[in-house]
Amino acid sequence: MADEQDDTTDEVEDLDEDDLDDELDGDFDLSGVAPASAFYQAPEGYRSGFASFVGRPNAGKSTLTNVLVGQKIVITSSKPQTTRNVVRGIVHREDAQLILVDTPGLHRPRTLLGERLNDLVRTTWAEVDVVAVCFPANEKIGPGDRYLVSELSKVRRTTRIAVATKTDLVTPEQLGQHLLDIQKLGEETSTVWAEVVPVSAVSGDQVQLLADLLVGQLPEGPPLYPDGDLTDAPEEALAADLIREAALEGVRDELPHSIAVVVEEMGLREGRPDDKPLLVIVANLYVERDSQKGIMIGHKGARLRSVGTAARKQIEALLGTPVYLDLQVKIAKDWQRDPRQLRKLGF
Ligand SMILES: Nc1nc2c(ncn2[C@@H]2O[C@H](COP(=O)(O)OP(=O)(O)OP(=O)(O)O)[C@@H](O)[C@H]2O)c(=O)[nH]1
Repeated sequence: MADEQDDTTDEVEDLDEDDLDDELDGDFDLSGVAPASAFYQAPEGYRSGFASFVGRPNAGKSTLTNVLVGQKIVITSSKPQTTRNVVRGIVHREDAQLILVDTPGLHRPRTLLGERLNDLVRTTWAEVDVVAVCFPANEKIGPGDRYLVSELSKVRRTTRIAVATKTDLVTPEQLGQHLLDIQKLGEETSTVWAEVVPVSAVSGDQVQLLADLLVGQLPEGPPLYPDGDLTDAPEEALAADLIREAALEGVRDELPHSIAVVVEEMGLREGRPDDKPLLVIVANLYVERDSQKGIMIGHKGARLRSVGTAARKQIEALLGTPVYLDLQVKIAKDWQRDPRQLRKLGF
C-alpha cells in the first residue's frame, strides 16, 4: 500500500494562472501549416493531405500511426483512452506526404472532459481528407462501434475507410466473419466504405497497402511539411505523453483517467559543453485525490522514481539528448469535472 509519509512534493488544490504558459495545446489547426512549395519541388501527381484513425479505445490507432511513421511518436498503452492530445505523425514518401491525426476515442460523454474530447474528434473528422475507422479483429463489433460509425455518418463529405486491425490475433475464418460484420455495420448506418482493409501493425501485414489506400484518397498537391519532420507536436507535449504513459504502467481502475501531465519547463541546461548537452524537464503529474497521490508516489517514493526513470529513457530515445527529469505529483481536485482546471491542464 502507498506510504504517504514519504511524500516530499507540494500539494496544490488549484493550479496557477502561470500554468497556462506551458499548456498542452491539443487543437487540430490546419491554418498553421506552412506553405509547401518553400520546401520541395513536388513531382507530377504528388499527393498530400490528412488522414485520421478513429475507433474504440484500444483499437490500435496509435500503434498504426507509429508503424506508418516509422518512429514512436504517439503513446500506446494497454490501458484504454490514453491518447488525449491530437498528435500528427507525418509519412514522407516519394509520391506523397500523408499527415496522420491521432484522435482520442469517442465515448458517450459522462464528464465535461468527455464532451471536450468528443468535440475534438468531430472537428477533426470534418477537416481531414480521409477517416479510417479501426475495428479490432479480436473483438466483436459492438454498440460503441455502432455509435461511432453513426456519428461519423452525420459528417458530410468525408471519405471513410474501414480497417480491421490486429489481424495477427485471429484465424482467417474469424477475420472473414469480422469483415462481413464491418460491411453489415456500414449498411445499417448508411455508411459507404471506400475501402475495407485488414491489417496487423504488429506483424506489419498489409500496412503498406493501407498506406497506399490512404494516399489514394488525398488530393494532388505539394508537401505541407519539410522533409524529415515526423510530427509538429511540440516537444513538451510529446514528453508529457511519455511521462503519462510511464505513469499508467501497472495502475488500475479509474486511476488512468485521473492522471494528467503538464510539462512546466523544458530547456537545455546552460553552461554545458556543446558535446555534453543536458535537457532539463520539469513536469507535474496531476491526480484528483490524496489516495491517488499516495499510489503514484509509492512506498518511500519508489514508484515515482521508477516512473521517472522509464519516462526519462523514452524521452532520451525520442529526442536523442540526455535528460534530467524533475517530476512531482500534485493534486488537482476533481479536475475532470471542473471547467477551469480542464482549461489549465490543456483540454
Ligand atoms: N497483437 C496486436 N496487438 C496490437 C496491434 N495493434 C495494437 N496492438 C495492441 O493493442 C493495444 C492498444 O493499442 P493502441 O495503439 O494504444 O490503441 P489506440 O486505439 O490508440 O488506443 P486509445 O489511445 O486508447 O484510443 C496495445 O497494447 C497495442 O500493443 C496489432 O496489430 N496486433
